[in-house]
Formats: sequence, C-alpha cells, structure tokens
Amino acid sequence: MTALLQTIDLNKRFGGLRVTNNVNFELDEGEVHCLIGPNGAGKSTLFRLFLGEHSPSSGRILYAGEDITHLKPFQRIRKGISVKFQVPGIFAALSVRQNLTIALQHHLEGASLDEEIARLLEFLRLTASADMQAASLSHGQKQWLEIGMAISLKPRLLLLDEPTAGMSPDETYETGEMVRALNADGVTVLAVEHDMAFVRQIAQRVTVLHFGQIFAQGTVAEITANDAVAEIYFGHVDHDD
Ligand SMILES: Nc1ncnc2c1ncn2[C@@H]1O[C@H](COP(=O)(O)OP(=O)(O)OP(=O)(O)O)[C@@H](O)[C@H]1O
Repeated sequence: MTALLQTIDLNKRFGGLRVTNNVNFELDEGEVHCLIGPNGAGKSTLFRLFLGEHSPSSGRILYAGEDITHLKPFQRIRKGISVKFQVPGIFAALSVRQNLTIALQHHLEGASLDEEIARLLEFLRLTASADMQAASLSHGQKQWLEIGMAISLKPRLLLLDEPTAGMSPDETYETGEMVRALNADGVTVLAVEHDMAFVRQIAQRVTVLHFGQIFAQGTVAEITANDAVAEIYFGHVDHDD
C-alpha cells in the first residue's frame, strides 16, 4: 500500500507544552482510518497540522509522496485534501440548494450543475429539504450539508473532525453509511471520533493518540481488546468474564 498521508518525526509545541510528540503516522490510500484518544490527546492539533492551520515545530508531512509541510491550507485543498470541522461552515441564511450551488459553481454550470446538486442532495438525504433555509435544518442535517460542502470538490482525502458529534444514533448510522459509500468510490478518509459504534461501522484501522504520541494502532477489534487502551480511557480495565 502507498501512504497517501505520512508524518515523519512530527512535533508541535505551544510554549513549553509538547502537544504533538514525534508522531510517525501513515494513512494508506483507500482506507478509512479513525483517530481516537482521551480529551487533550492532541487529535485536533494533528488535524490542524495536516491541514496547514498550524505549522509544525519540527518534522515533515508528506501527501502522495510530496512534502507539503510548508504549503498553505488553500494549496493543500487544491491537491485534493478536504476537511469538515466541528464548527459550522455553512451559510445559515441560504437554502440547502444555494449552499451546494456556492460550493460547486466554480466547477460546474447549467445542466451538469443541476445534476450534481440533485445527486448530492440524494446522497446527503436532503432532497426533501433542498429549499429549506440551512438554519432550520436539524443538527444532524446541518452536519450532512457540511459533509456535502466538503465533498463537492471531489477530494482524494477527506478529514472529518468528530462528524457525528451531537447526532442521534440513527443520524450517526446514516453518516457512517455515507462515509462507507464515499470510501467505496475511492475517497480515503481520516476521522477523529469518540463514538466507538461509529468507529466500528466505518474504520479499517484505528490509531490511538495519548499525550501527543501514537499509543496504539490496529483494527477496531485489536484496539477494543487492548487493555492498555482501556486503561488510558477509563483508568481501569473491566473484564466481563
Ligand atoms: N493554540 C493552542 N495553544 C496552546 N495550547 C493548545 C493550543 N491548541 C491546543 N492546545 C493544547 O494542546 C493539548 C491538545 O489539544 P487538542 O485540542 O489537540 O486535543 P484533542 O485530542 O483534540 O482533545 P479533545 O478530544 O478534547 O478535542 C491540550 O492540552 C490543549 O490545551
């Protein structure tokens, strides 16, 4: 497998605090990978390093074999990296359709624009809400519209920061199905996530961060069976048997 995203001895310090600590991480092309870890483990910081919103204190970031360590966020987006953050990135006063039109209008026009909007609305389970103001969507639907904005550029790598935060179990499941469909279409996905049912639904591999370091890595089954991982989350290990 070729690594689509790779970090080499990546470090980020805020003053005396080392938040990313010598991280050597590889994301394979074509996989869905989840990044988990206790609060403050450094997950969001790592995401911001990937996106170019933070510059590393030392180390390198490679994307498709190219050194992108010093590229600006917009340059990384042009290379096919797209992100959905937790903070709202939609135009609340506009309709769902208008939001998607804004995201797509630089690439498509006329009939092909209409066709792509219809396809995205269907994919996002938002066809019936197309002409509603984005502000009046449910929390989960807003998240879906944001996913729609993030995938409108047809990214090669999609970064999702807690995509299911605040969602109902049904919405979370539907989001998982969206991620699986995107991945089946060839999109590589890296998601920061707390909901282990969602992680189980989507992830082929999981990386656990702890104090800014890679603490464990493996399949969902390996990670959930790992006593040391349970220990850092709960401070103790519960065995049913
Ligand atoms: N801009 C900053 N300046 C100083 N400290 C920061 C900054 N950003 C993050 N930190 C610190 O870095 C540590 C890791 O934060 P980060 O948000 O990356 O963790 P996280 O794993 O995403 O946590 P959570 O699960 O709570 O979102 C925390 O101690 C945080 O206070």
